[in-house]
Amino acid sequence: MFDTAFLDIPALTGAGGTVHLPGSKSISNRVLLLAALSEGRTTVHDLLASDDTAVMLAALRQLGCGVDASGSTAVITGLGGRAVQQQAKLYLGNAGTAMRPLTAALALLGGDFELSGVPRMHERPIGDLVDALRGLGCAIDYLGEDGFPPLHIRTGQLVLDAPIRVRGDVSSQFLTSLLLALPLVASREISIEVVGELISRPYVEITLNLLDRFGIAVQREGWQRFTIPAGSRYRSPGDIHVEGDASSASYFIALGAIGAWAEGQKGIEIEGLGEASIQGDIHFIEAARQMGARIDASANSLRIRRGAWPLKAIALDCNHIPDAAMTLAVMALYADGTSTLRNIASWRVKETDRIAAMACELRKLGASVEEGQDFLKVTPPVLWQTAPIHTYDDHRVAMCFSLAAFNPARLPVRILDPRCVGKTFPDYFETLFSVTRTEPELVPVICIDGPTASGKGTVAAVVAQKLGYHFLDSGAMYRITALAATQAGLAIGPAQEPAIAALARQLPVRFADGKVFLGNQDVTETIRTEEAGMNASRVSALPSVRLALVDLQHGFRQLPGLVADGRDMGTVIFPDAALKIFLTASARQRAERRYKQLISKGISATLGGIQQDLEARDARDMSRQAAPLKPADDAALLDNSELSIEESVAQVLKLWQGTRPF
Ligand SMILES: O=C(O)C1=C[C@@H](OP(=O)(O)O)[C@@H](O)[C@H](O)C1
Ligand SMILES: C=C(OP(=O)(O)O)C(=O)O
Repeated sequence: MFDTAFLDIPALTGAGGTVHLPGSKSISNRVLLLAALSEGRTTVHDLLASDDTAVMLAALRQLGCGVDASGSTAVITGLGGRAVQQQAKLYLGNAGTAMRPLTAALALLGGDFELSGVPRMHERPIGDLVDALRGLGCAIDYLGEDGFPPLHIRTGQLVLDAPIRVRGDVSSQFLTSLLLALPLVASREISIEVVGELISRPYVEITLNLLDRFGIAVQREGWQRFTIPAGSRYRSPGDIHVEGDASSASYFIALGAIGAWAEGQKGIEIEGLGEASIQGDIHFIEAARQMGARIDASANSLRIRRGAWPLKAIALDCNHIPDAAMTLAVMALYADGTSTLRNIASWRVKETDRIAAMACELRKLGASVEEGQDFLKVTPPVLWQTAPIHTYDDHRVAMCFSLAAFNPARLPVRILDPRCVGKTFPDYFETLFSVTRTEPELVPVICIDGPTASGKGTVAAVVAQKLGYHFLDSGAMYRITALAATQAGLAIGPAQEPAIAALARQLPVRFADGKVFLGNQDVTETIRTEEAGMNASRVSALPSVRLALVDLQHGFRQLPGLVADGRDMGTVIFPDAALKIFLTASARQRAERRYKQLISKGISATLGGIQQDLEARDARDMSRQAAPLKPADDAALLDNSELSIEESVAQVLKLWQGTRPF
């Protein structure tokens, strides 16, 4: 997950590859609750691991449910119809699929519960559900504003002799919540009547489908009346699989429709979701087809390629696909005219006011947008612009705006607070980068070169982490090559030069979390020994190894960007880098830093000796024939003698921001 303040997505030029989707949020949280209300154990496979399911799992644990979750599998030992824990304060983040169904279930079970969430959750309506439950005799109080969480639930006096009435025109989750919870008290037949036009109907179909899997056969008369038969009881199916999330699929379906692909390539393939899906958002494929996407669909997979280009403008009632329809709004940027998305009033009460948010952010890119109470009209930009995209803590805003990176102006797109995708798709951007391509020169590189002990490694690693970029510690390359050669039984010297060069070209090196990996081996400490240093220096004297390492280093230039530290990054390896820094500090300062480092490790040294060594090494590095240590002509000089690491990082980031078009 990108846990950075922002993520700059370089202009993208192609898309192709296979996507494994995370599990459906709507199915995951329903299944978890149903399993909790059932008796016995349910094993949930392919469960979504995200913020929304984490709050549901935590709540179930607090209620006394057995939860054994590891990876994408969770074994739930159900409560069998009663909360073991009669008192709890539950924090439900911004998960509508946790807040609303748990409100209904706990109000019917009785006890003393407080349900709260993020500030936005306290602005999302729940009044229609509370009214329906109060009508049944449930005791629910508002702890903040009337009609909104946080809620206080107590034990009420249930009266179940009349049909329960619930409004369906603000959120379908209110009806879903009643349907999921009422079997708890269905000793007699219970009917629910929907007041007003029911929106987001396919989500109610997911509910009915899953209730059926748990032994509850709800009778439905149109979309107005739902009856839970007398004596209904939850029966765990034992094992249950969660489909891939159809709303999450919409970004990759759009990607296939937008990203040009070469003849012979397969376009975007999506596994774990297809026409047999029980999720309404699978119908997004019809909208995408209308816009020009070529989609081959099987029961459990999808293949998407670009068809019509530009895309065809669309006018669509989107009430049946409220979440995936946001993706259409961004696809509309690539259309041949004005697209209209209608009947989307519910957008205004979701993670943010999505109509206002989409209108505002689409305009930043140059689109003309007309917004109404329940519609959005998008006309593509005449002149594409770029600007930081505000994401309003809304995962879907973040995900769908990533698609703007295919803009013909080849402008990068800045997504603010990319972490918000954690609500339903924590690895969204990693997945995106795994199936998109761009020209190498569009992948930005920041080079930080400088003499030994200038702090360049530390500064570069922090800068990379703050930008969510890849990191290349080029100084470690020779050490790793030497280690790999030794492990392969090659004597380090001219006799084995071709073999070592071949090895170097393919080295499986990775820098992650301050560690260095050779394949799966953590070699962070091994390459720092005195012996490794000697071997590295011998390896670096072999010209064809140096050449091989150039290719290897170029290979680190990958989406979304790279920070490379070393001695010749800006001068030799990445001469076209967008920013080059030459980081220095006085020999005295550097010697002091090194001295402190050694002493803290219990290694004895003298300050004077270290300074002498440093100066000798500087002289050698600066006068060597191949790639001497010197600032690139276009490098910014940064003397950090008087700066802390944080201050140096801040300086680099400021210089970097100066090169960005935002
Ligand atoms: O029941 C569900 O799982 C959902 C229903 C929809 O909400 P509304 O019914 O409020 O439109 C949808 O937007 C949400 O992401 C998930
Ligand atoms: C509306 C959404 O979420 P929630 O389940 O919190 O309503 C969504 O995921 O787009």
